[in-house]
Amino acid sequence: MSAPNAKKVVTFITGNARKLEEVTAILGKDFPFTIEAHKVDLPELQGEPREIAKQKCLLAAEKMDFKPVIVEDTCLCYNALNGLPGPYIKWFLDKCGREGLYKLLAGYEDKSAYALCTFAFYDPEQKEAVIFEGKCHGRIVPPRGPDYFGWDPVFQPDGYDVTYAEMDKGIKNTISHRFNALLAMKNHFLTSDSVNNGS
Ligand SMILES: O=c1nc[nH]c2c1ncn2[C@H]1C[C@H](O)[C@@H](COP(=O)(O)OP(=O)(O)OP(=O)(O)O)O1
Ligand SMILES: [Mg+2]
Repeated sequence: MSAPNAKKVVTFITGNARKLEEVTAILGKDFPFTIEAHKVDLPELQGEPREIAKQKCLLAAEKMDFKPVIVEDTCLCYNALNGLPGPYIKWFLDKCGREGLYKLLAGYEDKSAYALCTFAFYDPEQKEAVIFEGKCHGRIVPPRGPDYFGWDPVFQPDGYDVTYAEMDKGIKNTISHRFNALLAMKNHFLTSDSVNNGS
C-alpha cells in the first residue's frame, strides 16, 4: 500500500524520446501523477486523430495490464491539403525528409498549417480513454534550425519569425501543440476527484 500522500503513478507509453523530454519539461512538478515512461513502439493507426489516440491508448493499456497509461499522437496538418499529412506525418517525414515536407506545398500559395497533439489517458476506473487536444497554428517554411526533433525545422508558429527548431526549447514548451494539450490534461486532473480518491 502506498503512503497516504504518495502520488499515483501513470505510465507514458511512447517510442519517441524527444516527446518524453518535452512532456517531462512541460508537466514539471505540479502534475498530480508521477509520470513513468515506458518505451513501446505502438502501431501507427489510421483515421481521425481522436479515434487514433483512443485506439492507441487502449492498445497501450492492454500491454500494461490496464493500469493508468497515457499516450499521445501528433499530427501536422496543412490547410491547403485539408489537414493532410495529419496523422501520417511520420511516414511523410521518413520518406520525403524535411525539405520534402516544404516542397509538398510547391503548388499551393497557402502555406498555413497547424500542429495537433492528442493525449489519451486510460482511466482504469471508467475503463475508457479520456482525450485532450492542443493545437498550435503556424506555417510551413523551408527547413531552418537544428535537426533535433522531427519536423521542427519546417514549422514556424504564428507570431514568431523562427521555426520550432530555432527557438529556445523553453519557448516552444510554452506555446506548442503539446503544451496546449497538456494544459487541458492538467486542468482536468486538477479539478477531478479521480486523483485523490481511492489508493
Ligand atoms: O513536437 C514535435 N516536433 C517535431 N516533430 C514531432 C513533434 N511531435 C512529434 N513529432 C514527429 C514524430 C513523428 O515522426 C511524428 C508523429 O508521429 P507519432 O506517432 O505521434 O510519434 P512517434 O511514432 O514518434 O512516437 P509514439 O511512439 O509516441 O507514437 O511527428
Ligand atoms: Mg507513433
